[in-house]
Amino acid sequence: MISINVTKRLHTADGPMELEFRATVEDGQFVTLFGPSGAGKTTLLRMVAGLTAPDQGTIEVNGQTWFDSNRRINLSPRQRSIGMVFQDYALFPHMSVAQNIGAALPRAKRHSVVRELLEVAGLQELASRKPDQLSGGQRQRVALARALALRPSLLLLDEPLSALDLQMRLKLQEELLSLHRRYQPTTLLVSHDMSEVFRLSSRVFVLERGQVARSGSPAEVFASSGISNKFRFTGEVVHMVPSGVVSIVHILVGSDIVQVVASGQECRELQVGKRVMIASKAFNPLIIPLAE
Ligand SMILES: Nc1ncnc2c1ncn2[C@@H]1O[C@H](COP(=O)(O)OP(=O)(O)OP(=O)(O)O)[C@@H](O)[C@H]1O
Repeated sequence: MISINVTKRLHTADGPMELEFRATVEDGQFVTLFGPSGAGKTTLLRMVAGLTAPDQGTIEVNGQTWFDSNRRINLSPRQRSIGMVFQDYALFPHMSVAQNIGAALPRAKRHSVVRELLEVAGLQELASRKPDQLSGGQRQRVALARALALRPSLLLLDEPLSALDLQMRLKLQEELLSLHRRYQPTTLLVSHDMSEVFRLSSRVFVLERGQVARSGSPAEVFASSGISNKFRFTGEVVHMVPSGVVSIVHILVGSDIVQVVASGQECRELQVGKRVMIASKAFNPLIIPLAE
């Protein structure tokens, strides 16, 4: 079990902000930290990793104290049993895929662990390639395999899939889930993507200006956000075409473009690139099966 109870005063462009987080996480749970930019998600992950020190508090993992401000305990990242994957592919450029995965392993175990992870992550064919010969998705798969190599108590993922295109992101979400099912590391994921939170995690903490605004299962948390709609999508405005007193707003949802008629009032808050939610309260949707 992981118990985190930390505070830290952060210095943001809008002035000081108190980051406060208290939670216990069961072994093997997949937890997401969700929230707007600047809410403190990355800083929280860095505190758990030992890369940034909290001002006050404790972090305990499976009965071991990683941080305790009163007892002046602050284990270094190397002393903490963690695997980390960040958005930028921090692989060793001069090493092959297999060498990257095995880099932190003791020599005696290296061969068997690397062989297993290459197989599980579907990387056998790429074992001798260098990172610059891989696609973004392949590099993140290597980074994930490397993060799992030491069988960490805690897997820390900071938007690991956000630089990938949608199709690759969906594929890697599946792989991440199957790796999680197989090795069951307790996992903390930072994500901006609501569909990703739903697909991957069983528990979500919504951070807003350093504080936990809501927490629970993704369904509980996002259903209680004040909109009583029955269905909704999130997407991005890609085009707006004025048509008389209204506009046709083209919204990218997944890999589809959805067109929505918006009033002049609604359009004032929209521009190309804006992330939006499309929701409906009264509706009669048709469910049409798609060809596989
Ligand atoms: N060590 C630190 N000391 C003081 N302030 C910090 C420290 N690290 C980060 N901050 C500030 O805390 C704020 C929150 O940053 P953080 O990167 O944790 O947010 P985030 O929720 O991860 O945002 P994003 O989703 O954009 O990555 C930022 O304004 C940042 O400048």
